[in-house]
Amino acid sequence: MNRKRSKYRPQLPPARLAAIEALASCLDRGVDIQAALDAALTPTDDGDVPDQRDAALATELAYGYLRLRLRLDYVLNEHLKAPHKLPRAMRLALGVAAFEILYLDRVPEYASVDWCVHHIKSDISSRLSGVANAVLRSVARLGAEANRHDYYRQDKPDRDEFLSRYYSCPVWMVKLWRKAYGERKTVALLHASTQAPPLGLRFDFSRPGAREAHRQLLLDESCKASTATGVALAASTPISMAAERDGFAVRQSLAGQEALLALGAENWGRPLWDACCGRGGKTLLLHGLGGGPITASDMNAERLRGLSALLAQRGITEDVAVVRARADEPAPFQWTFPVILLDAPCSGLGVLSRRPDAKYRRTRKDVTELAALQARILDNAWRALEPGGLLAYVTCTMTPQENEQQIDAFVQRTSDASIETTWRTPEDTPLREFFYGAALRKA
Ligand SMILES: C[S@@+](CC[C@H](N)C(=O)[O-])C[C@H]1O[C@@H](n2cnc3c(N)ncnc32)[C@H](O)[C@@H]1O
Repeated sequence: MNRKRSKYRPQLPPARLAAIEALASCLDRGVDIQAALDAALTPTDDGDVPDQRDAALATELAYGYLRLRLRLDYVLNEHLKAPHKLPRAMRLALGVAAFEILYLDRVPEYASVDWCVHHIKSDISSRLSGVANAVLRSVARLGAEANRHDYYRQDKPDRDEFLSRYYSCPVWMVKLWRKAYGERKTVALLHASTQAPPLGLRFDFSRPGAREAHRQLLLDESCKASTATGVALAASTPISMAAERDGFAVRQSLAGQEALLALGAENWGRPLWDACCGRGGKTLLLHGLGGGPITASDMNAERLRGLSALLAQRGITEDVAVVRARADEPAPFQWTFPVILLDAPCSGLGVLSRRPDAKYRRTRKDVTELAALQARILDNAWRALEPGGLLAYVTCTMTPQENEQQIDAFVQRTSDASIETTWRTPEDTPLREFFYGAALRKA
């Protein structure tokens, strides 16, 4: 559906306009950044279609800015007299322009200064355009200094505050990780969160040609890691683009695929209940590994519609049943399953590189509330597991409450449960994403 063009149109080139619109809607109104970008890049009623290059630049700016927002704020604050008195829209525009100046080599500095100063002059306050010009020129003079640790230590902050500024993560997350995982792993998690993740692909080997594409990509120099089901690439290649176009491969985090395989997914029996299936990324991976029958359920109707559409598109009509159900309430089935997958709702702190907006949205309270929900889901799903059966619990987060402590507490209160395997993405992964998993056996 096209969107209405608002009467007021800020004086911005199309990529910057889309990035700033999307960031404002994400940071001020809580819209997920990908949804906000999709909306900002939708053609307007009067036929304005952002071209592919603008869409790519808008995406790079929006994600790049979010990954480094606190670092950029610190740099700007160093050059402003009263940063918090400036209009919010001006701070956002300055942040995006500063990101371009410091991290996008292919955009000349003068071009970034130019669009930003012009926008502030025409759309925000002509009085403040001189301030914008002076600040951005100082940022440009900083150059590589903006990546040096010492620049962020001038006022001798404590270690948590320094890590928060430099790696652009809220202090509460830094404190939680340092306490739970120690210094080395914390820095690995923080560093990964500032970088774009590689492109993860999962192959559909039922398609003739998919095996060959997988084999070729394993040998490609852009291949950073692989599993039996997929690859992670530094960037798209002609082969990967053709594989996506021809339906041999779909985008899916390789770290998530790795976690399922580490829990033995290749050997799981059937029937299987995927109780938090979402749009079915893991449902389809499991279907590819061992077929059905699979019951896929979730509480979110829109995600289930997405899964049903995918199944229809792939011609999978018989052996995946899609059911709307909550997993934290008694299962709507009269029977039990030998295998259950809980790809649990979680705080997502292991995948901040892919979803950097979560850094500014999540709170410590969310972690506690999600851990309580996960505990209810585990207890409920366990009742639907047959004796001798296997329950696989997976999260894409890095908090002990939702991972190790969750599983330890479950095994303590459940006399017929034992831990068979656990998995944590290694801290030196090239994937920049971190998953946790545990396979639990019922006596
Ligand atoms: C990590 S996501 C699942 C991703 C999915 N398995 C995939 O591979 O694409 C967690 C899912 O849990 C669902 N969810 C949250 N609370 C739930 C509940 N109480 N019962 C069932 N599903 C729930 C969310 O709608 C979301 O789709």
